[in-house]
Amino acid sequence: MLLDRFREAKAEEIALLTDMASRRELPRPWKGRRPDFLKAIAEPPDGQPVAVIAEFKQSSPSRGVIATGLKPEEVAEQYAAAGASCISVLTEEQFFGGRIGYLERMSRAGLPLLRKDFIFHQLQVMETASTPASALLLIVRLTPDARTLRVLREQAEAYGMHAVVEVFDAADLEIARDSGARIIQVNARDLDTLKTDRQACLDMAKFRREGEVWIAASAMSAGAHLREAAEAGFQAVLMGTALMDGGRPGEKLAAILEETI
Ligand SMILES: O=P(O)(O)OC[C@@H](O)[C@@H](O)c1c[nH]c2ccccc12
Repeated sequence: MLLDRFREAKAEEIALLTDMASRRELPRPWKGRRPDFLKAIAEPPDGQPVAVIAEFKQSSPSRGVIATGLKPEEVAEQYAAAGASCISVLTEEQFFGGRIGYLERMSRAGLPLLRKDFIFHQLQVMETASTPASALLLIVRLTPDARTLRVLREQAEAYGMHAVVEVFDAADLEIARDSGARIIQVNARDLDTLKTDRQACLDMAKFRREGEVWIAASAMSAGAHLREAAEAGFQAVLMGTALMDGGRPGEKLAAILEETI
């Protein structure tokens, strides 16, 4: 199962963090301002059907290499200029070509950053807190235990970050709710099979409760997809491949937002 491989890929990193913690050498928490992620996605900007979380992802298991040679700081500025509300930053190296160092480089554009990685250990939350990230991703399928999800989310919040809890189906949603999650991301791509089902993702919004903020993620590539997500009840959409493909992510985002008017 792909999620097992993702988890295994983190084992070495967690061992390293554990060793650093034992020597009291963990990096200190970021002292700078963390732009508010929840505030940025709860309300769509004027003229947009949903808030857009634009992703920086250079490769993926489903697509292989998507874009190379792009400078993270330049893409962050392009996304900010094109109307993104936040930026999702892949930091997982092996499967997605990410780097944790991208977070600081992209923070200068001033948008809230969501750290996209396979996080299921408290030391990984501490590591994220040493970066300027405003939010991090927790995946129910990776941590199918409401108590652990709650501990990790509350630890992130103690550092001034939000936790986005990712679900695929109603069973995952129940665990997310038991953990007290309020920011729910529905992934249209099953991270085990890599199959995408945008309609199933949109249908999940019927379960949204007052006070929750919901993000539709994956397989979105057109203005119509943003409008459909808004009509289904989502507050935000997360797009990656459709923007990074072709190497001009800012222009792609501007064109897609233009289609929604
Ligand atoms: O490239 P897409 O189809 O627009 O998908 C973006 C994003 O949803 C996807 O990268 C993602 C969603 N949840 C994740 C968890 C880990 C890694 C990646 C992801």
